[in-house]
Amino acid sequence: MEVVIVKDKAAQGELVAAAVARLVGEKPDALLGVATGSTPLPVYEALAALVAGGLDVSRLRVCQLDEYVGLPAGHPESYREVVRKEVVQRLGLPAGSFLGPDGGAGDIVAACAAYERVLAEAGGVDLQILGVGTDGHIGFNEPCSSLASRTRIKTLTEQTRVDNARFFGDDLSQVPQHVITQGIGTILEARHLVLLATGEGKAEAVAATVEGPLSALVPASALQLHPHATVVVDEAAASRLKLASYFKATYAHKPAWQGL
Ligand SMILES: N[C@@H]1[C@@H](O)[C@H](O)[C@@H](COP(=O)(O)O)O[C@@H]1O
Repeated sequence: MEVVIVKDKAAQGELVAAAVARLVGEKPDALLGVATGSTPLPVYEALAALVAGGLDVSRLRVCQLDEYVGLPAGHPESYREVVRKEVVQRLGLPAGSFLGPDGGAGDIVAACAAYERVLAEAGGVDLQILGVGTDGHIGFNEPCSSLASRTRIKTLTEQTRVDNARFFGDDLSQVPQHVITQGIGTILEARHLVLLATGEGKAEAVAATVEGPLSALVPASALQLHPHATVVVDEAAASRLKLASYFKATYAHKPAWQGL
């Protein structure tokens, strides 16, 4: 696992956007997995700036990581709408370039299986952007999710619902109890995983992800199993890493041709 410690959100956004631009240069119809939440927004902003500067993303495809169950179609906080607004519209991608699970389906089990098929038929995810929950979740794989799990319905922890209530007018009762999420096994099939975290509030989750034991209790620690996982964090989120100096020295001496 590579850990890159950057000075702030803007630097984080530019670094990851550059990695996406490089991918698109090599594979114009790449499938980019996008996370929601506030952490990845600087990446989408930096990517939009590259597009405004001439980066051709006309064939880029994007896919969702997870979705709330039961929000009415078009609800502004459904992840489909969030990705449409923050990524698809911002980058000017065609609507058809966008894949996601159906959180409003009558048969959720079938919707989860269908999304697994859609991802496989699309050729798999090339680069998956991930945030991390304060409890170490990735996607909506809450603690003690199977490390081999596939896309399925999950029940949110109280902590995650409290964390996400800010998107629902701070009204906890509006935050759904259930979600669909790519499983940890599904996420691990992406060719490159890029996990982002900023701020002191994520420091513990980052330390457990990077330096803790591989454990279902910390779903993000599953990145330790992946052959190409990159963790990009600011100083505050890196503040509990024992090996922070080593990670900084390694990155400082990294050959430029390697990219992320
Ligand atoms: N399902 C999403 C995750 O994909 C995201 O990583 C997490 C952290 O969000 P934030 O980046 O806003 O802290 O929030 C939600 O739970």
